[in-house]
Amino acid sequence: MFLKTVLADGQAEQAVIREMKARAAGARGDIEQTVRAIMDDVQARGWDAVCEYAGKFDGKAPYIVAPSELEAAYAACAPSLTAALEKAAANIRDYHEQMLIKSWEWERGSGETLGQTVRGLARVGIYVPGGTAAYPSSVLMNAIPAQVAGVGEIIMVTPPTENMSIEVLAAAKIVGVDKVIAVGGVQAVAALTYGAGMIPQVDKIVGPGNAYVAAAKKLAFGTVDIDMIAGPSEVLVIADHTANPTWVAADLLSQAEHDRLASAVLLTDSMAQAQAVSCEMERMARALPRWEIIRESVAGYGCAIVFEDLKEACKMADMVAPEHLEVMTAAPRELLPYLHNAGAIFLGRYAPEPLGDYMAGPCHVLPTSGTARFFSPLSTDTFLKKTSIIEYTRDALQGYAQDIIALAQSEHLDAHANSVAVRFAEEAQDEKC
Ligand SMILES: NC(=O)c1ccc[n+]([C@@H]2O[C@H](COP(=O)([O-])OP(=O)(O)OC[C@H]3O[C@@H](n4cnc5c(N)ncnc54)[C@H](O)[C@@H]3O)[C@@H](O)[C@H]2O)c1
Ligand SMILES: N[C@H](CO)Cc1c[nH]c[nH+]1
Ligand SMILES: [Zn+2]
Repeated sequence: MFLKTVLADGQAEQAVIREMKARAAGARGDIEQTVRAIMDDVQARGWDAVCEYAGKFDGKAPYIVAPSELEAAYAACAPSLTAALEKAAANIRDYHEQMLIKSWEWERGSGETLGQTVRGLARVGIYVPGGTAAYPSSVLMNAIPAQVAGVGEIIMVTPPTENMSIEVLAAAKIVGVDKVIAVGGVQAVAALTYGAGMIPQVDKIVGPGNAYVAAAKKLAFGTVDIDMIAGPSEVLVIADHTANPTWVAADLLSQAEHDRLASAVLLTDSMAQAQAVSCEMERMARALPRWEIIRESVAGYGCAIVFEDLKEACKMADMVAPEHLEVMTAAPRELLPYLHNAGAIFLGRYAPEPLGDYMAGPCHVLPTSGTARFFSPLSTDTFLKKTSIIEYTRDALQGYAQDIIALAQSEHLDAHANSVAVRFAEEAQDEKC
Protein backbone atom coordinates (compact mmCIF):
# COMPACT_ATOMS: atom_id res chain seq x y z
CA MET A 1 0.00 0.00 0.00
CA PHE A 2 1.25 3.53 -0.79
CA LEU A 3 0.54 4.70 2.76
CA LYS A 4 1.64 1.95 5.10
CA THR A 5 -1.39 1.08 7.20
CA VAL A 6 -1.44 -0.61 10.60
CA LEU A 7 -3.88 -1.34 13.39
CA ALA A 8 -3.25 0.56 16.60
CA ASP A 9 -1.77 -1.79 19.19
CA GLY A 10 0.34 0.50 21.35
CA GLN A 11 3.54 -0.51 19.59
CA ALA A 12 2.61 0.84 16.17
CA GLU A 13 2.02 4.28 17.68
CA GLN A 14 5.30 4.20 19.58
CA ALA A 15 7.17 3.20 16.41
CA VAL A 16 5.77 6.22 14.55
CA ILE A 17 6.77 8.56 17.35
CA ARG A 18 10.27 7.04 17.52
CA GLU A 19 10.72 7.49 13.76
CA MET A 20 9.61 11.10 13.93
CA LYS A 21 12.03 11.85 16.76
CA ALA A 22 14.89 10.22 14.87
CA ARG A 23 13.97 12.20 11.78
CA ALA A 24 14.03 15.47 13.74
CA ALA A 25 17.44 14.67 15.21
CA GLY A 26 18.80 13.64 11.79
CA ALA A 27 17.44 16.75 10.10
CA ARG A 28 19.49 18.90 12.44
CA GLY A 29 22.70 17.44 11.07
CA ASP A 30 26.15 17.62 12.57
CA ILE A 31 27.57 20.80 11.16
CA GLU A 32 27.93 22.88 14.26
CA GLN A 33 31.72 23.17 14.02
CA THR A 34 31.65 24.56 10.48
CA VAL A 35 28.92 26.99 11.39
CA ARG A 36 30.63 28.09 14.61
CA ALA A 37 33.82 28.89 12.68
CA ILE A 38 31.91 31.17 10.27
CA MET A 39 30.01 32.86 13.11
CA ASP A 40 33.26 33.52 15.02
CA ASP A 41 34.99 34.81 11.92
CA VAL A 42 32.19 37.27 11.16
CA GLN A 43 32.22 38.43 14.77
CA ALA A 44 35.98 39.00 14.58
CA ARG A 45 36.38 40.43 11.08
CA GLY A 46 32.94 41.85 10.36
CA TRP A 47 31.97 42.84 6.86
CA ASP A 48 35.10 41.49 5.13
CA ALA A 49 34.27 38.02 6.42
CA VAL A 50 30.60 38.33 5.39
CA CYS A 51 31.66 39.22 1.84
CA GLU A 52 34.18 36.38 1.67
CA TYR A 53 31.63 33.74 2.71
CA ALA A 54 28.98 35.20 0.41
CA GLY A 55 31.48 34.88 -2.45
CA LYS A 56 32.40 31.33 -1.45
CA PHE A 57 28.87 29.95 -0.97
CA ASP A 58 26.72 32.13 -3.21
CA GLY A 59 29.23 33.48 -5.72
CA LYS A 60 28.04 37.03 -5.21
CA ALA A 61 28.75 39.97 -2.91
CA PRO A 62 25.93 41.05 -0.57
CA TYR A 63 24.01 44.17 -1.53
CA ILE A 64 21.03 46.24 -0.46
CA VAL A 65 18.10 45.56 -2.73
CA ALA A 66 17.00 48.99 -3.97
CA PRO A 67 13.34 50.02 -3.61
CA SER A 68 13.26 50.27 -7.43
CA GLU A 69 14.19 46.54 -7.64
CA LEU A 70 11.30 45.72 -5.31
CA GLU A 71 8.94 47.85 -7.42
CA ALA A 72 10.16 46.15 -10.58
CA ALA A 73 9.65 42.70 -9.04
CA TYR A 74 6.11 43.67 -8.03
CA ALA A 75 5.36 44.91 -11.53
CA ALA A 76 6.78 41.73 -13.06
CA CYS A 77 4.47 39.44 -11.06
CA ALA A 78 1.09 38.40 -12.42
CA PRO A 79 -1.61 40.76 -11.11
CA SER A 80 -3.55 37.71 -9.88
CA LEU A 81 -0.59 36.81 -7.67
CA THR A 82 -0.04 40.28 -6.23
CA ALA A 83 -3.79 40.53 -5.59
CA ALA A 84 -3.72 37.20 -3.72
CA LEU A 85 -0.68 38.29 -1.71
CA GLU A 86 -2.42 41.54 -0.80
CA LYS A 87 -5.57 39.66 0.27
CA ALA A 88 -3.49 37.28 2.38
CA ALA A 89 -1.57 40.22 3.89
CA ALA A 90 -4.85 41.86 4.97
CA ASN A 91 -6.05 38.64 6.63
CA ILE A 92 -2.72 38.06 8.40
CA ARG A 93 -2.74 41.65 9.62
CA ASP A 94 -6.28 41.69 11.01
CA TYR A 95 -5.85 38.26 12.67
CA HIS A 96 -2.71 39.46 14.43
CA GLU A 97 -4.31 42.77 15.42
CA GLN A 98 -6.94 40.73 17.27
CA MET A 99 -4.36 39.04 19.46
CA LEU A 100 -2.14 42.02 20.23
CA ILE A 101 -1.51 42.37 23.95
CA LYS A 102 -1.51 45.97 25.19
CA SER A 103 0.29 47.66 28.06
CA TRP A 104 -1.80 47.54 31.24
CA GLU A 105 -1.97 48.93 34.78
CA TRP A 106 -3.79 47.74 37.86
CA GLU A 107 -4.40 49.16 41.36
CA ARG A 108 -4.12 46.36 43.86
CA GLY A 109 -5.07 48.55 46.77
CA SER A 110 -4.66 52.13 47.80
CA GLY A 111 -1.28 53.40 46.56
CA GLU A 112 -0.14 50.16 44.87
CA THR A 113 0.04 50.60 41.12
CA LEU A 114 1.35 47.67 39.12
CA GLY A 115 1.43 46.83 35.47
CA GLN A 116 3.39 46.04 32.37
CA THR A 117 4.49 48.02 29.37
CA VAL A 118 4.34 45.95 26.20
CA ARG A 119 6.53 47.16 23.35
CA GLY A 120 7.68 45.85 20.00
CA LEU A 121 11.36 44.95 19.68
CA ALA A 122 13.50 47.72 18.25
CA ARG A 123 14.90 45.78 15.28
CA VAL A 124 14.43 42.25 13.93
CA GLY A 125 15.93 40.22 11.11
CA ILE A 126 13.82 37.97 8.90
CA TYR A 127 15.61 35.17 7.08
CA VAL A 128 14.01 34.16 3.77
CA PRO A 129 15.59 31.07 2.20
CA GLY A 130 16.91 31.05 -1.32
CA GLY A 131 16.26 28.20 -3.75
CA THR A 132 12.96 26.46 -4.27
CA ALA A 133 11.85 27.10 -0.68
CA ALA A 134 11.84 30.89 -1.20
CA TYR A 135 8.17 31.31 -0.34
CA PRO A 136 6.58 34.76 -0.73
CA SER A 137 3.89 33.66 1.73
CA SER A 138 6.59 33.25 4.40
CA VAL A 139 7.66 36.88 3.94
CA LEU A 140 4.12 37.94 4.85
CA MET A 141 3.84 35.43 7.69
CA ASN A 142 7.05 36.64 9.37
CA ALA A 143 6.96 40.35 8.67
CA ILE A 144 3.31 41.23 9.34
CA PRO A 145 3.15 39.93 12.94
CA ALA A 146 6.36 41.92 13.58
CA GLN A 147 4.81 45.08 12.15
CA VAL A 148 1.60 44.64 14.14
CA ALA A 149 3.70 44.16 17.29
CA GLY A 150 5.26 47.56 16.61
CA VAL A 151 8.80 46.45 15.73
CA GLY A 152 10.87 49.53 14.92
CA GLU A 153 12.81 48.18 11.96
CA ILE A 154 12.49 44.95 9.96
CA ILE A 155 15.51 43.81 7.96
CA MET A 156 14.95 40.96 5.54
CA VAL A 157 17.91 38.88 4.34
CA THR A 158 17.85 36.39 1.51
CA PRO A 159 20.67 34.75 -0.48
CA PRO A 160 21.93 36.73 -3.50
CA THR A 161 21.15 33.98 -5.97
CA GLU A 162 21.52 34.55 -9.71
CA ASN A 163 17.78 34.92 -10.15
CA MET A 164 16.31 36.06 -6.87
CA SER A 165 12.62 35.23 -6.54
CA ILE A 166 10.61 38.16 -7.86
CA GLU A 167 7.65 36.83 -5.86
CA VAL A 168 9.64 37.09 -2.62
CA LEU A 169 10.73 40.63 -3.49
CA ALA A 170 7.16 41.57 -4.43
CA ALA A 171 5.96 40.24 -1.06
CA ALA A 172 8.61 42.40 0.68
CA LYS A 173 7.28 45.42 -1.19
CA ILE A 174 3.67 44.62 -0.31
CA VAL A 175 4.48 44.35 3.39
CA GLY A 176 6.80 47.34 3.39
CA VAL A 177 9.85 45.66 4.91
CA ASP A 178 12.28 48.42 5.93
CA LYS A 179 15.39 47.00 4.30
CA VAL A 180 16.05 43.99 2.07
CA ILE A 181 19.63 42.77 1.93
CA ALA A 182 20.79 40.13 -0.50
CA VAL A 183 22.89 37.99 1.82
CA GLY A 184 22.17 34.46 2.99
CA GLY A 185 23.37 31.47 4.95
CA VAL A 186 25.42 31.54 8.14
CA GLN A 187 27.09 34.82 7.17
CA ALA A 188 23.70 36.57 7.10
CA VAL A 189 22.71 35.19 10.51
CA ALA A 190 26.13 36.13 11.93
CA ALA A 191 25.90 39.67 10.55
CA LEU A 192 22.45 40.11 12.09
CA THR A 193 23.75 38.70 15.37
CA TYR A 194 26.86 40.83 15.77
CA GLY A 195 26.32 43.65 13.28
CA ALA A 196 28.63 43.89 10.27
CA GLY A 197 28.99 46.61 7.65
CA MET A 198 25.63 47.59 6.20
CA ILE A 199 23.85 45.10 8.48
CA PRO A 200 23.11 46.38 11.98
CA GLN A 201 22.76 44.07 14.96
CA VAL A 202 19.15 43.03 15.53
CA ASP A 203 17.31 41.92 18.66
CA LYS A 204 15.76 38.81 17.18
CA ILE A 205 16.20 36.62 14.10
CA VAL A 206 13.22 34.72 12.70
CA GLY A 207 12.48 32.62 9.65
CA PRO A 208 13.31 29.18 8.30
CA GLY A 209 16.41 28.04 6.48
CA ASN A 210 18.54 25.01 5.73
CA ALA A 211 20.56 23.08 8.31
CA TYR A 212 23.39 25.68 8.21
CA VAL A 213 21.00 28.54 8.85
CA ALA A 214 19.25 26.60 11.63
CA ALA A 215 22.59 25.82 13.32
CA ALA A 216 23.64 29.46 13.02
CA LYS A 217 20.40 30.62 14.65
CA LYS A 218 21.00 28.20 17.51
CA LEU A 219 24.47 29.66 18.06
CA ALA A 220 23.11 33.21 17.79
CA PHE A 221 20.64 32.54 20.59
CA GLY A 222 21.74 34.37 23.71
CA THR A 223 23.41 37.22 21.85
CA VAL A 224 20.09 37.81 20.13
CA ASP A 225 16.76 36.04 20.48
CA ILE A 226 15.45 33.62 17.86
CA ASP A 227 11.97 32.33 17.04
CA MET A 228 12.45 28.56 16.86
CA ILE A 229 14.33 25.92 14.91
CA ALA A 230 11.86 24.84 12.26
CA GLY A 231 12.08 21.20 11.23
CA PRO A 232 10.50 19.45 8.23
CA SER A 233 6.81 20.04 7.63
CA GLU A 234 4.23 17.74 9.27
CA VAL A 235 0.55 17.07 8.82
CA LEU A 236 -1.58 14.69 10.85
CA VAL A 237 -5.20 14.11 9.85
CA ILE A 238 -7.84 12.55 12.10
CA ALA A 239 -10.65 11.32 9.84
CA ASP A 240 -13.65 9.07 10.35
CA HIS A 241 -15.61 7.17 7.70
CA THR A 242 -17.57 10.32 6.76
CA ALA A 243 -14.51 12.11 5.37
CA ASN A 244 -13.98 12.26 1.63
CA PRO A 245 -10.86 10.11 1.02
CA THR A 246 -9.82 12.19 -1.98
CA TRP A 247 -9.80 15.33 0.15
CA VAL A 248 -7.92 13.63 3.00
CA ALA A 249 -5.36 12.31 0.52
CA ALA A 250 -4.97 15.74 -1.09
CA ASP A 251 -4.32 17.34 2.30
CA LEU A 252 -1.73 14.72 3.28
CA LEU A 253 0.05 15.26 -0.04
CA SER A 254 0.04 19.02 0.42
CA GLN A 255 2.64 18.73 3.17
CA ALA A 256 4.39 15.61 1.89
CA GLU A 257 5.47 17.61 -1.15
CA HIS A 258 7.48 20.11 0.92
CA ASP A 259 10.44 17.96 1.72
CA ARG A 260 11.77 14.39 1.60
CA LEU A 261 11.67 14.44 5.40
CA ALA A 262 8.12 15.78 5.62
CA SER A 263 5.60 13.59 7.41
CA ALA A 264 1.98 12.82 6.55
CA VAL A 265 0.05 10.73 9.07
CA LEU A 266 -3.58 9.60 9.03
CA LEU A 267 -5.36 8.46 12.19
CA THR A 268 -8.79 6.92 11.64
CA ASP A 269 -11.34 4.51 13.05
CA SER A 270 -12.04 2.95 9.66
CA MET A 271 -9.78 0.51 7.82
CA ALA A 272 -11.81 1.13 4.64
CA GLN A 273 -11.07 4.85 4.96
CA ALA A 274 -7.33 4.21 5.45
CA GLN A 275 -7.22 2.03 2.35
CA ALA A 276 -9.21 4.49 0.26
CA VAL A 277 -6.97 7.39 1.30
CA SER A 278 -3.86 5.37 0.45
CA CYS A 279 -5.20 4.59 -3.06
CA GLU A 280 -6.17 8.20 -3.63
CA MET A 281 -2.76 9.44 -2.46
CA GLU A 282 -0.94 7.21 -4.89
CA ARG A 283 -3.24 8.13 -7.78
CA MET A 284 -2.89 11.86 -7.20
CA ALA A 285 0.78 11.88 -6.25
CA ARG A 286 1.87 10.27 -9.53
CA ALA A 287 0.45 13.24 -11.40
CA LEU A 288 2.25 15.84 -9.27
CA PRO A 289 5.52 17.49 -10.36
CA ARG A 290 7.08 16.83 -6.94
CA TRP A 291 6.28 13.10 -7.15
CA GLU A 292 9.84 12.00 -6.29
CA ILE A 293 9.89 14.06 -3.08
CA ILE A 294 6.41 12.85 -2.13
CA ARG A 295 7.31 9.21 -2.73
CA GLU A 296 10.26 9.49 -0.35
CA SER A 297 8.47 11.42 2.37
CA VAL A 298 5.42 9.16 2.32
CA ALA A 299 7.52 5.99 2.33
CA GLY A 300 9.75 7.32 5.13
CA TYR A 301 7.40 9.28 7.33
CA GLY A 302 3.88 8.58 6.16
CA CYS A 303 1.45 6.08 7.65
CA ALA A 304 -2.16 5.40 8.55
CA ILE A 305 -3.09 3.98 11.95
CA VAL A 306 -6.52 2.51 12.53
CA PHE A 307 -7.98 2.92 16.04
CA GLU A 308 -11.11 1.47 17.60
CA ASP A 309 -12.05 4.81 19.07
CA LEU A 310 -11.14 8.29 17.83
CA LYS A 311 -10.47 9.42 21.40
CA GLU A 312 -7.50 7.04 21.31
CA ALA A 313 -6.44 8.71 18.05
CA CYS A 314 -6.52 12.04 19.89
CA LYS A 315 -4.13 10.65 22.52
CA MET A 316 -1.77 9.62 19.75
CA ALA A 317 -2.06 13.08 18.12
CA ASP A 318 -1.13 14.62 21.47
CA MET A 319 1.98 12.45 21.63
CA VAL A 320 3.04 13.37 18.10
CA ALA A 321 2.26 17.08 18.70
CA PRO A 322 2.19 17.76 14.96
CA GLU A 323 2.80 21.07 13.26
CA HIS A 324 -0.58 20.82 11.48
CA LEU A 325 -3.54 18.79 12.71
CA GLU A 326 -6.68 18.39 10.61
CA VAL A 327 -9.89 16.96 12.05
CA MET A 328 -12.22 15.66 9.34
CA THR A 329 -14.96 13.86 11.23
CA ALA A 330 -18.74 14.18 11.40
CA ALA A 331 -18.44 16.42 14.49
CA PRO A 332 -14.90 17.83 14.58
CA ARG A 333 -15.53 20.24 17.46
CA GLU A 334 -16.38 17.30 19.72
CA LEU A 335 -12.76 16.14 19.53
CA LEU A 336 -11.27 19.58 20.21
CA PRO A 337 -11.25 19.21 24.02
CA TYR A 338 -9.13 16.05 23.63
CA LEU A 339 -6.48 17.76 21.50
CA HIS A 340 -3.81 19.67 23.38
CA ASN A 341 -0.62 19.60 21.32
CA ALA A 342 -0.48 20.98 17.78
CA GLY A 343 0.87 24.06 16.03
CA ALA A 344 -2.47 24.66 14.31
CA ILE A 345 -5.74 22.71 14.33
CA PHE A 346 -7.91 22.74 11.21
CA LEU A 347 -11.51 21.83 11.96
CA GLY A 348 -13.88 20.35 9.42
CA ARG A 349 -13.83 19.53 5.77
CA TYR A 350 -13.48 23.10 4.54
CA ALA A 351 -10.32 23.93 6.46
CA PRO A 352 -7.56 22.27 4.43
CA GLU A 353 -4.01 22.90 5.62
CA PRO A 354 -3.07 25.18 2.68
CA LEU A 355 -5.83 27.57 3.80
CA GLY A 356 -3.60 28.13 6.84
CA ASP A 357 -0.40 28.21 4.80
CA TYR A 358 -1.66 31.11 2.73
CA MET A 359 -4.87 32.86 3.58
CA ALA A 360 -6.68 32.36 6.90
CA GLY A 361 -4.45 34.72 8.86
CA PRO A 362 -2.72 32.68 11.61
CA CYS A 363 1.00 32.46 10.95
CA HIS A 364 2.23 29.38 9.10
CA VAL A 365 5.50 29.37 11.06
CA LEU A 366 4.61 26.69 13.59
CA PRO A 367 6.40 24.43 16.04
CA THR A 368 7.56 21.12 14.53
CA SER A 369 9.20 17.88 15.69
CA GLY A 370 6.99 17.47 18.75
CA THR A 371 7.79 20.94 20.10
CA ALA A 372 4.11 21.94 19.89
CA ARG A 373 4.00 20.35 23.36
CA PHE A 374 5.53 23.58 24.66
CA PHE A 375 6.06 26.07 21.78
CA SER A 376 3.45 28.30 20.18
CA PRO A 377 3.06 29.59 16.62
CA LEU A 378 5.01 32.65 15.54
CA SER A 379 2.80 35.65 16.29
CA THR A 380 2.86 39.22 17.58
CA ASP A 381 3.98 37.74 20.94
CA THR A 382 7.20 36.64 19.24
CA PHE A 383 8.10 40.28 18.67
CA LEU A 384 6.99 41.79 21.95
CA LYS A 385 9.01 42.62 24.99
CA LYS A 386 7.37 43.23 28.33
CA THR A 387 8.60 45.33 31.25
CA SER A 388 7.04 45.26 34.70
CA ILE A 389 5.93 48.57 36.25
CA ILE A 390 5.85 49.06 40.04
CA GLU A 391 4.80 52.32 41.69
CA TYR A 392 3.98 52.69 45.42
CA THR A 393 3.02 55.57 47.67
CA ARG A 394 4.75 56.07 51.01
CA ASP A 395 1.87 54.53 52.96
CA ALA A 396 1.60 51.54 50.68
CA LEU A 397 5.31 50.79 51.06
CA GLN A 398 5.13 51.26 54.82
CA GLY A 399 2.38 48.65 54.97
CA TYR A 400 4.86 46.04 53.71
CA ALA A 401 8.07 47.41 55.25
CA GLN A 402 8.37 44.93 58.15
CA ASP A 403 7.61 41.96 55.86
CA ILE A 404 10.23 42.97 53.31
CA ILE A 405 12.79 43.51 56.05
CA ALA A 406 12.00 40.09 57.52
CA LEU A 407 12.36 38.41 54.12
CA ALA A 408 15.63 40.21 53.37
CA GLN A 409 17.08 39.31 56.75
CA SER A 410 16.16 35.66 56.27
CA GLU A 411 18.36 35.74 53.17
CA HIS A 412 21.15 37.63 54.99
CA LEU A 413 20.77 40.54 52.61
CA ASP A 414 21.05 43.48 54.99
CA ALA A 415 21.39 46.10 52.30
CA HIS A 416 18.07 44.97 50.87
CA ALA A 417 16.44 45.36 54.29
CA ASN A 418 18.08 48.73 54.75
CA SER A 419 16.82 50.06 51.44
CA VAL A 420 13.29 49.89 52.86
CA ALA A 421 14.15 50.69 56.50
CA VAL A 422 16.06 53.85 55.57
CA ARG A 423 12.91 55.41 54.11
CA PHE A 424 11.17 55.35 57.48
CA ALA A 425 14.14 55.74 59.81
CA GLU A 426 14.26 59.54 59.69
CA GLU A 427 10.57 59.77 60.51
CA ALA A 428 11.00 57.39 63.43
CA GLN A 429 13.84 59.65 64.58
CA ASP A 430 11.67 62.77 64.21
CA GLU A 431 8.88 61.16 66.18
CA LYS A 432 11.35 60.38 69.03
CA CYS A 433 12.56 63.98 69.17
N1 LIG B 1 9.47 25.04 7.95
C1 LIG B 1 9.20 26.03 7.11
O1 LIG B 1 8.25 26.77 7.30
C2 LIG B 1 10.10 26.26 5.94
C3 LIG B 1 9.73 27.20 5.00
C4 LIG B 1 10.60 27.46 3.95
C5 LIG B 1 11.81 26.78 3.88
N2 LIG B 1 12.13 25.85 4.79
C6 LIG B 1 13.43 25.14 4.73
O2 LIG B 1 14.41 26.09 4.36
C7 LIG B 1 15.45 25.40 3.70
C8 LIG B 1 15.89 26.19 2.47
O3 LIG B 1 17.16 25.76 2.13
P1 LIG B 1 18.05 26.40 0.98
O4 LIG B 1 19.37 25.73 1.03
O5 LIG B 1 17.31 26.36 -0.30
O6 LIG B 1 18.17 27.93 1.31
P2 LIG B 1 18.84 28.68 2.55
O7 LIG B 1 18.69 30.13 2.25
O8 LIG B 1 18.29 28.20 3.83
O9 LIG B 1 20.37 28.31 2.50
C9 LIG B 1 21.21 28.75 1.49
C10 LIG B 1 22.51 29.19 2.10
O10 LIG B 1 23.16 28.10 2.73
C11 LIG B 1 24.53 28.38 2.77
N3 LIG B 1 25.31 27.15 2.54
C12 LIG B 1 25.11 26.24 1.56
N4 LIG B 1 26.06 25.27 1.64
C13 LIG B 1 26.86 25.59 2.68
C14 LIG B 1 28.03 24.98 3.27
N5 LIG B 1 28.53 23.85 2.81
N6 LIG B 1 28.60 25.59 4.34
C15 LIG B 1 28.08 26.74 4.83
N7 LIG B 1 27.00 27.36 4.31
C16 LIG B 1 26.39 26.79 3.25
C17 LIG B 1 24.82 29.40 1.70
O11 LIG B 1 25.36 30.56 2.26
C18 LIG B 1 23.47 29.74 1.09
O12 LIG B 1 23.27 31.12 0.96
C19 LIG B 1 14.96 24.03 3.38
O13 LIG B 1 15.60 23.12 4.26
C20 LIG B 1 13.46 24.08 3.67
O14 LIG B 1 12.93 22.89 4.15
C21 LIG B 1 11.31 25.59 5.82
N1 LIG C 1 3.50 24.49 5.27
C1 LIG C 1 4.75 25.25 5.42
C2 LIG C 1 5.18 25.20 6.86
O1 LIG C 1 5.23 23.89 7.31
C3 LIG C 1 4.62 26.68 5.04
C4 LIG C 1 4.35 26.92 3.60
C5 LIG C 1 4.74 27.95 2.83
N2 LIG C 1 4.23 27.79 1.61
C6 LIG C 1 3.50 26.70 1.60
N3 LIG C 1 3.58 26.15 2.81
ZN1 LIG D 1 2.89 24.16 3.21
